[in-house]
Amino acid sequence: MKISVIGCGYLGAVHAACMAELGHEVVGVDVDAQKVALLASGRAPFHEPGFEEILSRNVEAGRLTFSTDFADLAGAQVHFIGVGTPQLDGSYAADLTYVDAAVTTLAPHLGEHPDGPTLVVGKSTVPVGTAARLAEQLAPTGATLVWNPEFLREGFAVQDTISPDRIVYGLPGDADLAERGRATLDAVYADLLAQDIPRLLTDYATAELVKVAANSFLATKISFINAMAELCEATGADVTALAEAIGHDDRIGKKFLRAGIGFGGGCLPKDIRAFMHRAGELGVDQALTFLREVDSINDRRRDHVVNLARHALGGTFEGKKVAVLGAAFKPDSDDMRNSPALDIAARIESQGADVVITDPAAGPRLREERPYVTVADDAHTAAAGADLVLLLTEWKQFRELDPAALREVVARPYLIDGRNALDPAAWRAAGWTYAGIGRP
Ligand SMILES: NC(=O)c1ccc[n+]([C@@H]2O[C@H](COP(=O)([O-])OP(=O)(O)OC[C@H]3O[C@@H](n4cnc5c(N)ncnc54)[C@H](O)[C@@H]3O)[C@@H](O)[C@H]2O)c1
Ligand SMILES: O=c1ccn([C@@H]2O[C@H](COP(=O)(O)OP(=O)(O)O[C@H]3O[C@H](CO)[C@@H](O)[C@H](O)[C@H]3O)[C@@H](O)[C@H]2O)c(=O)[nH]1
Repeated sequence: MKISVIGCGYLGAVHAACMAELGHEVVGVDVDAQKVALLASGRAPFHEPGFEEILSRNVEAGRLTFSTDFADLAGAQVHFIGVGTPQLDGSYAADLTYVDAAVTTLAPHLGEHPDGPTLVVGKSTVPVGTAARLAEQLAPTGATLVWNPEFLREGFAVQDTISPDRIVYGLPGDADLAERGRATLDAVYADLLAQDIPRLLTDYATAELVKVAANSFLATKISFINAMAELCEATGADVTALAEAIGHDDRIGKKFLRAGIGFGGGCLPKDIRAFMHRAGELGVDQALTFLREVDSINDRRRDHVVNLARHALGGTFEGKKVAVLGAAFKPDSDDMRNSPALDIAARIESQGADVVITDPAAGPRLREERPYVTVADDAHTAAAGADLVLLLTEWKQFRELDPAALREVVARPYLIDGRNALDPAAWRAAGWTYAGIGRP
């Protein structure tokens, strides 16, 4: 089937490549000419394990093309919308400018398709009510809108796209349109559905809410364990042991209970805020006041690490050298949107420290995008002469550091493990003062 994917960022580019991998003929459209040129040459514009391999393979096979020109999506039967929905400046609301622009530009290119119904499929994360509004806008084109939220995690994007935990279709209220939408999208995902991946059929509003409910639950789980870390810090208890012990209960589960510097990225922080904002518009803001607490617990973790670092340095950052291991919001990604690591590094630097950052994937981008930041190639270079080392993104390269070798290069062997990723006993045995999060 011929498919288009509009918006070729972390979600859209991976979706386009994965759809081509399934055998479809795919054109990816984006307004960013530089990104399109890179993608068209088979090179990934961002770090995502396994992505460049399927990108280049499908570009070479001629199944996957990229363009800045919406005219190039002519002939596609299914159009996925994967443009950004960031937080609006000065508000918690989602910025729908890009979704609206994409749909408006797409509309004149829609029409009868010889192979069956033309489908527009929303994948961007949007406030509940958006799909119904867009469906009205698209009605005169004859295209059917399905809302098909995306649940991929960065770092696992390819695997999550080709083998998701579930697929959700938000379908139109009209039974005939719903059936056309379901059947056409089933044909797109035929290989996934053959793996018995659960496919849930629902209405637009539920599909939109499933997405933000899932992210709100995940954010709540992280803030819950970070709140427990605060209790552990006040009592000398160990949050990692606590998480393991409660996680043995299947009803709780062990995943997403890693206490640390909190959640960041281009999704959880802005999605819980947009959800709170939307609840306010709908007159049910009280239903989500707990998310304010989830958000503020998350912010407090960043303050806490800055305070720990100041304390470790004897009360002042002035004239001190601090090595920061990690800039991306999570390992196996170069995404620095709302990165707790970068935020903490910037706060420490603004208070007078000389900060050197290193990150295996985000480092080169950081150097390019923020030339005023000092970036080192690896942990040993960053830590040379440091009075304090902060581990803020738990890359494998950092988890596997040899504490004895790193001790040789620092001025003072003091480490704050913001992700509880290291073995405290091994680091202490090598002569380090080790401080974790919510650990004695
Ligand atoms: N990143 C993820 O892991 C992930 C996972 C699930 C859902 N989402 C959701 O998917 C959406 C996209 O997220 P992302 O992380 O890929 O964002 P992104 O910023 O990486 O990518 C968005 C892309 O859309 C392009 N774009 C903007 N306006 C356009 C237009 N009018 N026409 C064509 N292209 C346009 C931008 O140039 C950019 O390349 C968001 O709603 C996000 O919440 C993201
Ligand atoms: O126990 C944990 C788990 C995660 N995190 C942090 O939480 C953030 C988000 O992590 P993760 O959810 O793994 O990454 P994302 O790629 O942002 O994925 C989330 O956001 C996507 C966009 O909506 C969704 O599709 C995914 O299902 C959802 O997990 C990162 O800063 C992590 O360091 C913790 O602090 N502790």
